[in-house]
Amino acid sequence: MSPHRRSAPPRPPAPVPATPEYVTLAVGAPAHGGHCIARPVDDPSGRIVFVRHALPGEQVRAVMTEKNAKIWRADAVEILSASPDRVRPVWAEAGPGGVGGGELSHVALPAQRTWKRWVLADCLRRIGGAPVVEAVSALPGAEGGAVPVEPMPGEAAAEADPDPRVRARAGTGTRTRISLAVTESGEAGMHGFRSGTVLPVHELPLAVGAIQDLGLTERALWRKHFRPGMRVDAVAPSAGEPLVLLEDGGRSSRALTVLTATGRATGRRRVAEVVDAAGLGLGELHYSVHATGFWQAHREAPTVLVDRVVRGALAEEPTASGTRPGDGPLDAARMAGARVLELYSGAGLFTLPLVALTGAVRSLEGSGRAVADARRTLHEYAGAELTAGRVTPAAVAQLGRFGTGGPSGGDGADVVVLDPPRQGAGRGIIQAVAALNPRRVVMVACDPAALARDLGAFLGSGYRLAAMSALDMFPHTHHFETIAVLQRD
Ligand SMILES: C[S@@+](CC[C@H](N)C(=O)[O-])C[C@H]1O[C@@H](n2cnc3c(N)ncnc32)[C@H](O)[C@@H]1O
Repeated sequence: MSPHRRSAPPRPPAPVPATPEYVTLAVGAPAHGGHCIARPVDDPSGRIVFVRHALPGEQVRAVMTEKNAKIWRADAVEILSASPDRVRPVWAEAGPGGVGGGELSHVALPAQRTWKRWVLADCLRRIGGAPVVEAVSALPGAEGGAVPVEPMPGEAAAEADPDPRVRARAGTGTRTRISLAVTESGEAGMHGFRSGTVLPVHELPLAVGAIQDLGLTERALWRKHFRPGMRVDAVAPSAGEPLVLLEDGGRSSRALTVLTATGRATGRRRVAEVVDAAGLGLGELHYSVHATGFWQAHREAPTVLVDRVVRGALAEEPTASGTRPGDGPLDAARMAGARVLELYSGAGLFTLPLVALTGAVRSLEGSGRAVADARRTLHEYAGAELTAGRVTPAAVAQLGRFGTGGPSGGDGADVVVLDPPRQGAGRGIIQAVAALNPRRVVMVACDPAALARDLGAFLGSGYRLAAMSALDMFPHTHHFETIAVLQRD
C-alpha cells in the first residue's frame, strides 16, 4: 500500500540471520523511513539500530532483521516500557515480521503526525540546511523547524467523534487503490517489509469500504482466479463500481484481466473520478482514468490537493492552505491569460482546474497512458497542450517559453506547478524552472528528503518560500505529502 504503488518494484530479500538474535534497545527519535533510532541498553554508546514497531522513549526487546557493514535493523517484538502514544495496532498483519505498508499502526494518530513533523524538520535541517530551516521557521504556524502535519478532513472528523468506536477506526478505510500479490499457495498476500517473500493477508483495514466489501482475502470467488506470483490490484473510483485487476506472466509479457465487483470478466479498462472543486468556484471536475494508472490513493486526496495546489498557484496572496472559510471562489477573469507550465502532470488532476481558470496550460508527463487519459478528460480545452515525455532541463526550457510576454512580463511561464515522483525533481530541473523566471511555483512532494533538497535549490535560485503545508495523506504509514509555494518578488 505504498503511495506510488506502480513505481515501487519489489525489494530484494533482506539477509535473514540463521538464528534469531535478540537485543534490548533504548528507543530514540524517529528517522525517515518508518523506524526509530535506537541503541542497545547494555552499550548506549554503541552501534545505532534502526528499529520498527517501536516509539520514541520506549525500551523494547527486538529481533535483528538485517545486520551488515552499513546498517543494522530490528523489529520490536516485546515492549518493556511502553510510550503513552502506543495503541492497539489497527492492522496487526503489518506488525513485526509482517507486511510493509502499515508500519505506524501501533501509534496513536495525533502522535503519528508529531512523528512525521519531526521527520520533516529533521530532513529540512540535515538536507536543506540553514537557508531552508530559516525559510520554513519564518512561516506562520511553523514550530521546531517544520510546519504541522495536518490530518485529512475525514480523519479530523473521526478523531473528534464522540463515539469511541469511530475514533478507534480513524485513519482506516481511506485507500481507493490497493495492490496485492498472490502467495505460493494461491492466497491474497503482500510483500514482507524489504522482502521478496509474499505473506498472506486476511484483512485490508486501510482500504476503503468498497474494496473491503469485495472480500479479496477470503472469498472463493477471487481465489479461483489467483495464481502464485500474480499481481492483484483493486480500484475503487469515486464514481462507479470497483474493479479488480489481475496481472499475470513474466515481466515482459504481463497479461491484464479485469473483473467486476461480482467477479465477472469485463472489457472495461477505465474508471470515472469526480473531484469537488467548489472552493475554487469550479463545481465538480470529471476525469477519465485508466484503471492501472496513477491516481492519488487517499479518498480525499484529489479534492484536497486540487484545492490547495490551484489556490497556491493562482490566488493573489500565496497560500498552501487551500480555501478557507470566507474565501471567495478564484476569479477566472483575473486569472485569464496567465500561462502555466505543469510538470509530472499524471492524468491531468491539476491540469483541468488550471486550464479552466487560466485558459493556457502546458503539461509534461512521462507516462503515455496518463497523457492519453488527460487528453480524454481535457478534449474540450483548446488551451491545454499536453505533452508526453521525460521532464528534462531541455524540455522545461522549451515548453516553458510561451513566445509572447505574459502578465509576469517575460516570455516564460507565469506559474509552474510540479508534482514529481518520490525522488523529487532534482537540481537540474529546478534550475531550468527558475530560468523561466515564473512569478509563482507550487511544488508537491511526497518525500521529505527530496523536498528539502529541492527547496534548497529553489531558495538558491532566488525564490522565497511563501507558504507550505503538510498533509497526513497516508495514515498508519510513515508517508505524508507536502505542498510548498515559492514566489519571485
Ligand atoms: C506523484 S505523480 C503526480 C501526478 C499528478 N500530479 C496527480 O496528482 O495525479 C508523478 C507523476 O510523474 C510521472 N513521472 C515520473 N518520473 C517522470 C519523469 N522523469 N518525467 C516525466 N514524468 C515523470 C509519473 O508517471 C507520475 O504520473
